[in-house]
Amino acid sequence: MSDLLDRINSPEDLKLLPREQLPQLAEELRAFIKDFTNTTGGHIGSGMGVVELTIALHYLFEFKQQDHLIFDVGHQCYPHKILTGRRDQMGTIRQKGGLSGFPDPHESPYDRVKTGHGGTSLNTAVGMAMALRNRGEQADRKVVAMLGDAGLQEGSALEALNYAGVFDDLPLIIVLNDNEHGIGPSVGAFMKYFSKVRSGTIYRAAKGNFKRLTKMMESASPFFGKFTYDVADRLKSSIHGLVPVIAPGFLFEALGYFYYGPIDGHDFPTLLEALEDCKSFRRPVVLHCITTKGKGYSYKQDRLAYHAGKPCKSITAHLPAEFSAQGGPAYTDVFVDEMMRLAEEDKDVVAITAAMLEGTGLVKFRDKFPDRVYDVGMAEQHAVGMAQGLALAGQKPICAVYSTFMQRSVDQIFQELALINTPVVMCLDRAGLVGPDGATHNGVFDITYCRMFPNMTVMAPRDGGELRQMMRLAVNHPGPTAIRFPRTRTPMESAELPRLPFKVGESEQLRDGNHGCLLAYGTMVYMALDVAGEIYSRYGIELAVINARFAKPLDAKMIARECARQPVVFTLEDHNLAGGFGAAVLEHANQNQLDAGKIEMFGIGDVFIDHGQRVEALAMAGLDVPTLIKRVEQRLGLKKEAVGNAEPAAKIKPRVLTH
Ligand SMILES: Cc1ncc(C[n+]2csc(CCOP(=O)(O)OP(=O)(O)O)c2C)c(N)n1
Ligand SMILES: CC(=O)[C@@H](O)[C@H](O)COP(=O)(O)O
Ligand SMILES: [Mg+2]
Repeated sequence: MSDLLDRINSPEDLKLLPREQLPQLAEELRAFIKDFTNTTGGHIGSGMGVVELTIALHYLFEFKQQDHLIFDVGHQCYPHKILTGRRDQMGTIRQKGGLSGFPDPHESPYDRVKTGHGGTSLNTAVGMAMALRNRGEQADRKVVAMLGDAGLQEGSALEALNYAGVFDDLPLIIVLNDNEHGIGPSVGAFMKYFSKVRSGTIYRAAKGNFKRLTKMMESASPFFGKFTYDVADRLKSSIHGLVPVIAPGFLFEALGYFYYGPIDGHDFPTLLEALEDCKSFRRPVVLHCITTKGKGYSYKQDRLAYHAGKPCKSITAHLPAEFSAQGGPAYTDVFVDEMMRLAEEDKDVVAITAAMLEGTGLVKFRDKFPDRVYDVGMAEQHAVGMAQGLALAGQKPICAVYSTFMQRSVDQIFQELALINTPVVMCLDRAGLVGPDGATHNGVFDITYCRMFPNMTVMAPRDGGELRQMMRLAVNHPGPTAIRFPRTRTPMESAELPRLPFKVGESEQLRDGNHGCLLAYGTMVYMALDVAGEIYSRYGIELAVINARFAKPLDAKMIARECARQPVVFTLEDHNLAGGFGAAVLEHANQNQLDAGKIEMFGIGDVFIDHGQRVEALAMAGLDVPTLIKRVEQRLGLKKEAVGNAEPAAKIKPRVLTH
């Protein structure tokens, strides 16, 4: 039953509904989101929690041209997409060629920015509001930023809050969507403050009276002019200033904002009234809405499913595996398991994460070592800075952050870690192409941002067993280390690939050959083995396959040897080519008078890879086995029909280099 929703193809249609029908529309919208996400998966909880808020915003504002709406993170945008003409495409969300799971200006003029990282909405919104102010348009236009209670913890959000509070004519409305959750329950002092605010009651009664007074003055302003309006405006703020002790928003008030709330973000009359009021304020305003994440969605046992659910099998079943040996546990699970072992063995091992206890698997670690894991909230910069402190004071911090989110702390990697060689381990999960979250979440820049700084050791395991080895190596290394691993399952571990100990900078040869060398990094190693196997079975020629293990320091001897003996050295990485592993090999060749012309790099070109399942994203980037085979054939001048099928399956011939 979606009588109302079916009629809404744009916010203009929405504005035609009488207010009394909005609750029914909200119900229909929720049912619709539940229905399609049942198949597609995706960020259910955040969207379900802001249904009324989104309807109310589109009901009262005009976000196509007049006003601007910016979502923080952007994962709560499903109701917005549905109301802005994309209802019929929602079933394609997060799939190859379908709608993005985040706002995207390529999709709609209602999406002003492409986001996926949290804590960024206020910076953009402040800039937009400033532009409106500079152009003298602040009286008629507003910028609305919808920001979550966890997103507010990001340094960038706090920077914007600090900056904008001093302007008393900035047309900015910050809708603080407080649902007491990031992905899991929110953490930190803000969380405590908000829970005190939520329980406050005295203020609401006082505020009702003040509001009546200021409304009276505002309605008198047509007769008595701007002066009355200004007095009303001032009155609101000074009244708030007079009652800092009982005023729930004293923190925001003290920073120069009108604070409005807390209000029930699911109640239309309250919401509409509040937003209408906010529209009339001239100062920047914080509208504090209390909402329930995942409202209307019963998540049964799987608590996390209300943040984001997985797609149903029909969406993924037809897809091939990334490589033939795939099927072990997820890298994340191996990481956590090894964390537990390390922590058991050494009481100084501690874990840090930035609002990603669930995604990094550290919830399991917390159950066993509650005092040795620090979830610092959505605050990657602080996570790395704090890791430095822990390390300098004698502990062994392991910082588990997604590769893409760690981008927000590149300067901490530079100064706090690299510059004084601080022994912190960074475990960068979701490195490489992630799949459905798409370009904002692809972890394809970490090799670059880690290896560009002196003192860094940068590595990637070929499989779960090697991840364990690398974590052990890193935890005892005297400087900063980064280990990257992907959002996928580990390869099935094969007895044919022995697991030998190794030192920093040592590669591993897994297959010998002299028709070319596949020098692979991390998860690409098993793809390289598949490519070599297929080339052998097609042409009867052998390619060497080398697991590089380290992007820094590189295995200099191995590179010199392969550049000398091979016709071509192919580097393979699921990372952007700019500054990545292949670039490191190329730089090394250039600096050491090796034949750099023999090096061909396989990786992600100068593009952003969109959403789809991970294997599809790999294929979009040309990093699937068939495409790699084709490129090897081209470079080596092989023609399939010229040789025919030489032999069936190729045998792996492991050989570990000794130095
Ligand atoms: C910089 C950054 N760090 C971490 C994440 C992962 N992440 C996505 S949503 C989310 C929680 C967001 O919570 P909140 O801002 O309160 O919004 P809600 O989902 O509760 O509406 C986190 C930590 C991210 N997207 N960006
Ligand atoms: C919105 C956001 O950034 C996270 O929810 C992210 O989508 C998690 O992705 P994983 O499924 O890889 O943990
Ligand atoms: Mg929240």
